[in-house]
Amino acid sequence: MRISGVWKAYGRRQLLRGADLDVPAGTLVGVVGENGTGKSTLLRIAMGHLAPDRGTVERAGKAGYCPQHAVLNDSFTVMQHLRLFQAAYRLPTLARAHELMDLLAFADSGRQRAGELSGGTRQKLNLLLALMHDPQLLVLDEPYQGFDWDTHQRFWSLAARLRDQGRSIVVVSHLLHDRHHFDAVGHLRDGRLDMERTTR
Ligand SMILES: Nc1ncnc2c1ncn2[C@@H]1O[C@H](COP(=O)(O)OP(=O)(O)OP(=O)(O)O)[C@@H](O)[C@H]1O
Repeated sequence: MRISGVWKAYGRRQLLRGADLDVPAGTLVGVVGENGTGKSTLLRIAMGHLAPDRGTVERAGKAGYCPQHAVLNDSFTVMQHLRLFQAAYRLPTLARAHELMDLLAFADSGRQRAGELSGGTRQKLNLLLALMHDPQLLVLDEPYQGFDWDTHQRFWSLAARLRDQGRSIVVVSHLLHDRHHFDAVGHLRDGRLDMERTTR
């Protein structure tokens, strides 16, 4: 994915001012920045959910988006969500979804309604729905909010494995101790991304 020269204002508030972000296949890139600097806005533009005022986004292949706030139907069970997304993604089976449920350690929550899930489990479902169709591009907005430590570690192993298999991954993160997982980190400041190579 390549984001080039993206500008975005909400009313008079100019948020993005020529932001560039390159996420080639096989890279894991972090986006960091203070609250309200426009990280989620940038990711929504990256996904095509929001139009930029100026600039372009190039994407190749299927994309998976994990929004900052899970968009779930509280009266549907976890399994009903999986079946709904299976139909939307046109998947022949739920094999990958079940693998991810095991990996994220919530395989026993299938019959629970989304409205009854704990915050961390809700977030596991949010992430699973973004990944179950094995997308080439992963756009993840604070995907591990509320995860316990084991799940947090398993998330990073999964992300590294997918990166090594050639996926493009961009993650909004607030956690300084996660920086070493990234190939590069983009600091969103004054509407632009300053890229820093990490020493991974
Ligand atoms: N649809 C909208 N209309 C008007 N203003 C908006 C809209 N969406 C976001 N904003 C404002 O734009 C600014 C950036 O929001 P955004 O969610 O992109 O920031 P962020 O960097 O992801 O923040 P955080 O770290 O708190 O998640 C905020 O001040 C927010 O209130």
